Amino acid sequence: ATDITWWHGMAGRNGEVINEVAQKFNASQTACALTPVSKGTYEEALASGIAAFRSGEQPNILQVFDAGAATIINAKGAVIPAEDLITKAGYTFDRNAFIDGVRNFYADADGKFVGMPFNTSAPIMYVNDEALKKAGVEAPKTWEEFEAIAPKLKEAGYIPLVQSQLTWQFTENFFSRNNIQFATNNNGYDSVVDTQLKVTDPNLVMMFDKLKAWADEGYFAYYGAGWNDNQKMFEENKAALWIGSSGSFGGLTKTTQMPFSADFLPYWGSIKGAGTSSFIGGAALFAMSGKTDEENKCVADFFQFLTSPEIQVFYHEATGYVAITKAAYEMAKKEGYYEKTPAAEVGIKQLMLPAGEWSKGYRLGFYPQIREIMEREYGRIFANEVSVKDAFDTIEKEGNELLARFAKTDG
Ligand SMILES: O=P(O)(O)OC[C@H](O)CO
Repeated sequence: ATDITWWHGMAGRNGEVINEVAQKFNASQTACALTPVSKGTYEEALASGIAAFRSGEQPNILQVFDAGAATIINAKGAVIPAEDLITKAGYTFDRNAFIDGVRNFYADADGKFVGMPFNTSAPIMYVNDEALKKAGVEAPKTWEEFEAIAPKLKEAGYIPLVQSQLTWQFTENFFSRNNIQFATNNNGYDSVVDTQLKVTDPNLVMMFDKLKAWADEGYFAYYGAGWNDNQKMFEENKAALWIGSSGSFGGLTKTTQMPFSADFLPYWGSIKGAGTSSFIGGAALFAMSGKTDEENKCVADFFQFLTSPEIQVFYHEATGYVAITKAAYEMAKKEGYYEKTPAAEVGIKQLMLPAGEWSKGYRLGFYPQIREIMEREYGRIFANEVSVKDAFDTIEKEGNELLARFAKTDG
C-alpha cells in the first residue's frame, strides 16, 4: 500500500476520533495506508507543517485552523488546491454539496476550494439547565437579555457567564454575529496589501467595556486564555452559561456533571442588522505539494472518503463538529439524531442563519500572531492594567504592522 501521513492539532476525545477516522479509511480499502500524527495544538501543527515544508519533510496532509487560513493559502507552492487534487483523481467536485458557511472560508477568490473543509464548528452557548431552573430564567438570545438575567444567576450561586476564547468567540465572531466589518479590503479577502484591522470599532469597544463591567460585578469570570480552565467551571456545575465550540459537544457529554442544552451565540439587539450567521471555526485539511502521484491519489481518495455522508455523520455525532455537506445533515436528521440530542444541531443551525455582508469570513495574514497580541491585551484589561480603548488601540496598531509585514513577504 502507499503510505500517507496526516499531521493534526487535536487532542483528548477529538484526537481519539481522528484515529478512528483513519482506521475506518484504512479498513475501507487496500491501496493506501494513512497514519495520523498529533503535532500538539492547532498553532503547533501549523508551525510544524510550514517548517517541514521549508525543509522538504512535509506530511501529505496538514490540518490548519481557521486563523491560519491566510498563512497556508499564501505560502507559495506549499499546497495543491483540494479541488484540483480531487478532480485530477477522477472524482467530480460539487461545491454546492457543502453547507453555505463552509464554502468561502478556505476557498480562493474564484471560489475554488484550496483547503478541504473537515472539522467545522460554530461558537455556541452551552446552557446549564439546572442553574437556569434554579434562577427561574430562560436562556438569553441577546446580550441585553443576558444583562437582565445575570443578577438572578449570580444570586442562585452561579458564575453567570464564562467563555473559552475571547479572540474567536468575542472578537472575530462579534463581527460576524453583529454583521460589522472586521477589516478593510472586504475583511481581507480582496487583497493582502494595505489591509487594516477595524478593531477600534465602537461596537467592539462597547462589548469589551461590558465584559469588563460584568467581570467587576461578578457576572462574568475570566480564567485566562486557556480553553480548559474556563470550560472546567461549566463542567463542574459552577457556571450557568459557557461559550464554547460545537466541537466540544462530544467531550462535554462525557465530562459534564449536570444536564445541559445549547443555544446560539448571543448578539446585541441594539445593533441594527445583528443576528447573522457566525464564521466557521475548526480547521480544514490541506494537501501538501512535493509528493508522488500515487500519494496524491491516496490523499484525494481520503478526502472523498471524508465527505461521504456516512463518515460525516459518524464524525459529527462523535465530536459535535457540524456535518459539512447538506447530504450528511439530512442523513443525521432522518436518523432522528437531533430529536434525541437537540444541542448537537445548534452549531449547524447557527452557520445556516441568514448571512450578512460581514458574516462570511475573513482572510488575514499572520493572524495567529495577531490573536496572541489580542490575548495579551485582553489579559491586561481583566487585570486592570489597561483601559479597553487603549487595549484596542494597541491591538490595531501592532496588528496592522503584522498585516503590512505579511503583505511584503507573502502578498
Ligand atoms: O475548537 P474548534 O476546533 O472549534 O476551533 C475553535 C477556533 O475556530 C480555533 O481557531
